[in-house]
Amino acid sequence: MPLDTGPDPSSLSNFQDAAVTHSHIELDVDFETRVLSGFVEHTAVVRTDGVAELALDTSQLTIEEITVNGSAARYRVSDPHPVLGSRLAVRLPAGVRAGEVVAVAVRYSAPPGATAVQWLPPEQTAGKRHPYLFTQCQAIHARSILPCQDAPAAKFTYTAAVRVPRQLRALMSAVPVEGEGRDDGDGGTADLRHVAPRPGTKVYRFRQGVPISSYLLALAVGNLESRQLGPISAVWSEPEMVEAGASEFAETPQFLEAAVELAGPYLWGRYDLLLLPPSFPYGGMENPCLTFVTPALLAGDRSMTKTVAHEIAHSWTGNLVTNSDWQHLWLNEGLTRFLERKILGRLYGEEMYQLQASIGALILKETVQKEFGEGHPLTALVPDLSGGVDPDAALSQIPYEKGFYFAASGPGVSHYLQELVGGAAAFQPFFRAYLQRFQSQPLGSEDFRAFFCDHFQANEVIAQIDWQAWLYSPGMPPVTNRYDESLAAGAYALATRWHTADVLGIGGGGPTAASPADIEGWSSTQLIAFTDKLGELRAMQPLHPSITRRLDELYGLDVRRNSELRTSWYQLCINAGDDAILPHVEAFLQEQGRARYLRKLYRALRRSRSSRARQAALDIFQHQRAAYHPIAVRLVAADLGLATADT
Ligand SMILES: CC/C=C\C/C=C\CC(O)/C=C/C=C/C=C\[C@@H](O)CCCC(=O)O
Ligand SMILES: [Zn+2]
Repeated sequence: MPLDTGPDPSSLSNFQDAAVTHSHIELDVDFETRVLSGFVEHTAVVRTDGVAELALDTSQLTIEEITVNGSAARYRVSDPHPVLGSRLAVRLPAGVRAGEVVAVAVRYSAPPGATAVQWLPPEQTAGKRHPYLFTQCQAIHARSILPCQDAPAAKFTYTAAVRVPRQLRALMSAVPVEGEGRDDGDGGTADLRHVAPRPGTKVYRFRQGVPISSYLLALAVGNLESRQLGPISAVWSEPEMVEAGASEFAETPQFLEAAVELAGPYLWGRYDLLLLPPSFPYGGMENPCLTFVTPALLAGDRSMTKTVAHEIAHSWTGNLVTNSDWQHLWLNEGLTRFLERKILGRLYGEEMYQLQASIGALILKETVQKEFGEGHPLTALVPDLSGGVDPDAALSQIPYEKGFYFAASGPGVSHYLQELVGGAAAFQPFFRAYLQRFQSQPLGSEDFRAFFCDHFQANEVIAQIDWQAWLYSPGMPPVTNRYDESLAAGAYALATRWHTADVLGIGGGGPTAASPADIEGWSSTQLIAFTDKLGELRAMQPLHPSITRRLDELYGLDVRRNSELRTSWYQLCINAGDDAILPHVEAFLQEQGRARYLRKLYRALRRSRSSRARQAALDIFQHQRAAYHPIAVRLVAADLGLATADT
């Protein structure tokens, strides 16, 4: 049966006919039962005369009661689709007219297995004394914690009241309302109005006044403290990690200032960070007002804070100017990578921008050629997600790095759109106009193309752009960019020396006169350029294990705590069949749960020429899976060829 998805292939809602513009949410968080008891009142504006129902996305929710304009309403819940969940169709008053406003209120509960939620027992937290909960709604998990129009094109403001055990604190992707956190004993408005009271609890209140898409809803509950970072920024975490977070992310206010200079006023009121427990499955998540980050960013030397620059950049690209559906994710992620690298360039110089862009090009090549293969449909900038494709399973570095590669690079070198139209001087005004134009209207790739062509209509050179190939063809981009490699040159030359030494069979010694001095004073990013380049050069024929041992002896690459570097280095060793690295890989797979690292390493282990490594993939995963996030478990299990029932 065809899926009733409307304009967004990942949503069963009908936001085009009746759009929710504001939601008031009440949630009770019960760590005993792991159930979220909820109430939501949606304010919906009718867009199509006579529309019969408001269709919402849900996943595994138990619906208890629904009212429309205060009166009991009729509703239907469709049979669940394994990826998209169930359509909740609520009957609207007969003959509603476009522009009419309707209040649709739902009382419901979300079960312990709600896909947006990870409930952590105390043992999985830094403090080991209190439980913890966090959500991850991107791409289509918001529907598992509330009935909603779970489509990026459907935007709404929200207010929320969240009740939690008295000793814990709740945070959301919103600004906390003053006077929050009152005990249930206060009665009256201090408690939830629509969810039955519970002793020993507190209520926290929030307001998000900028319209957001549902994937940006976020909640965290735990034993949380904060440290101020700047005028509108603090880092939140468990007390055991909060000082480390404050030190690692101290540059946040400078990143924010640079972003404002590049992209315009910051509209969200606050920019806070929440440093999560290790099972958080992503590097960062751009939840408005409160970016979520993995503790795998705590390198100790601020060498991984580009993720914070990235999440700050989303405050414009993604959170304000939003892809119309997940097929156009490159508009969120590619342009955010562009702004992220611009921010880094402002703070650390143009060479840093170029170094990051050059590493990005290596990542793009690895993703297209090794991870997927040139002809794979998911290597297209705009993939087809119709038919109920799971967006989580489609996620890769393609929208980030191919999107960036398409958009822009720095001055003086040959690369795409930015250089084509005359460099940053011409591209920057376009970028600002683009942000202005699409702030209130989510867009797809063809909207981007039309706006770009209109903006640069006087520039004949744009006729050269092969939009069809860039947007829809799989494989490497139709144009090869060149980047300034001043900062990468040393790293690439060293990689070439090791590659040549191995090819010529110089053996365990590596290149003549190799020594720790080769990398003296190098930043972690330069070392990543080295390992990634070596990975590229040895894509067809892995290094000899004696070479990786010698590299380890001379450079001690995992002494640095940079997890990007460790992942890249471990991949080289695993591919080489170097079993001496296995205890280090195991320790790394135990200490953090970022899905990108897990997938790279488990896949490398599984493909290794060493039978010990192949077995280790299964053993470590079996041992660790309960500690990983369910999203990561599903993806790694699929990578390892384990049946869904095993997950
Ligand atoms: C064009 C690709 C097709 C579909 C993907 C659509 C949505 C992506 C999705 O399911 C979930 C994304 C969640 C992302 C959260 C944060 C990311 O920016 C982190 C990326 C991975 C990492 O660096 O850890
Ligand atoms: Zn992003």
